[in-house]
Amino acid sequence: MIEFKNVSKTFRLGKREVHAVKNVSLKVNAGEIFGMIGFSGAGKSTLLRLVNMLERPSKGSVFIQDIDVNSLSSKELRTRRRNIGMIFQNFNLFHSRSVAGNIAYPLKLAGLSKSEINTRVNELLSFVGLSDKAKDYPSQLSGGQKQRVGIARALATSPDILICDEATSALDPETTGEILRLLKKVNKEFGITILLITHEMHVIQSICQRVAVMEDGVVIESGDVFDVFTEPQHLTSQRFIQSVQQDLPSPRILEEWRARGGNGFYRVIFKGEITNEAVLSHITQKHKVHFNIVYGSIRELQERLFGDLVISFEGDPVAIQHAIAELETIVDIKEVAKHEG
Ligand SMILES: Nc1ncnc2c1ncn2[C@@H]1O[C@H](COP(=O)(O)OP(=O)(O)OP(=O)(O)O)[C@@H](O)[C@H]1O
Repeated sequence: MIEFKNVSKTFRLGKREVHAVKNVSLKVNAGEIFGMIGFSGAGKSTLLRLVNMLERPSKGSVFIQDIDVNSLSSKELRTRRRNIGMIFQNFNLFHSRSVAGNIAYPLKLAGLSKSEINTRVNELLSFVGLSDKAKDYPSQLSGGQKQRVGIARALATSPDILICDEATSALDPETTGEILRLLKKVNKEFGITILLITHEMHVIQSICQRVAVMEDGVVIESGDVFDVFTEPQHLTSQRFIQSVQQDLPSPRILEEWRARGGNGFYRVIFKGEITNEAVLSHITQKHKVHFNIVYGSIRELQERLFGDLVISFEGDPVAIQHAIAELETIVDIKEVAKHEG
């Protein structure tokens, strides 16, 4: 659907060159919700501008639905751009037009008749839950309602791709949840491929199936959200994930526990079905040792279970080592190092 092949984008600022995107190769599949996360300046917006064809790559190729964007004329680019809807952090609505007028705008440009426009606008208003606001103006709406209008307008010409540029960053947590649920509905009901950029990991966690983590123009990690969340390879990915889940107690708490003695702490990660099995209790009973769960959670992520627990053991030290050795064959278990937490 969208493919970057060895894409670089360099801007020239006088004599200085800014390498905004460096050799990125990435594929967004048709029908998926793909998230791109990175801190400010990582190159996310530049990648989006390459997708909606507002920028051309300095090196490499961008394919949209198997067509190399570089091969298109300016006229073809304009036509193809209509196939890509876009929503923004600050909504970008026309303040002098009513809600219905905003949604009708792209339909007018596309040359639809008045009655066709009315029918389509009413359909879209109903889809985003704003049928009673058709005649209101953007200044009369809340942030969440404005973004609903933005979504309706982006969907008006039935695009195949919807790009969301920090679409929930200006909204409170509850409204963010409503907008993310609406985007999920857009993806499910219309099969629209969604590419979203954000600096908020909870957005990725809530609706994306796959994610790419960007830093300094480079995609440092990409894959299924479940895999990146459960086994982040890169320090920056780990920092993003820690912003939504604190997987270890603070060093102070760990220190207090250690001061009370014991055989150390172990972090145990369970994935998928294995969380349903009483792995810990079976193995510890077999080796006649006890375990205490001192910290952690079992959560659902992308419709799969993921357990992240910190445990301590009680019993004969040799038996504990045997229990740990057996657990290692089934789950990911590591001693929590003194400096962690
Ligand atoms: N038109 C431009 N001319 C010169 N430099 C640019 C241009 N657009 C982006 N850059 C630079 O490229 C780098 C990447 O910027 P980009 O906006 O893509 O990052 P971002 O991850 O989207 O950050 P933010 O979330 O702050 O928008 C930055 O150093 C930025 O200053």
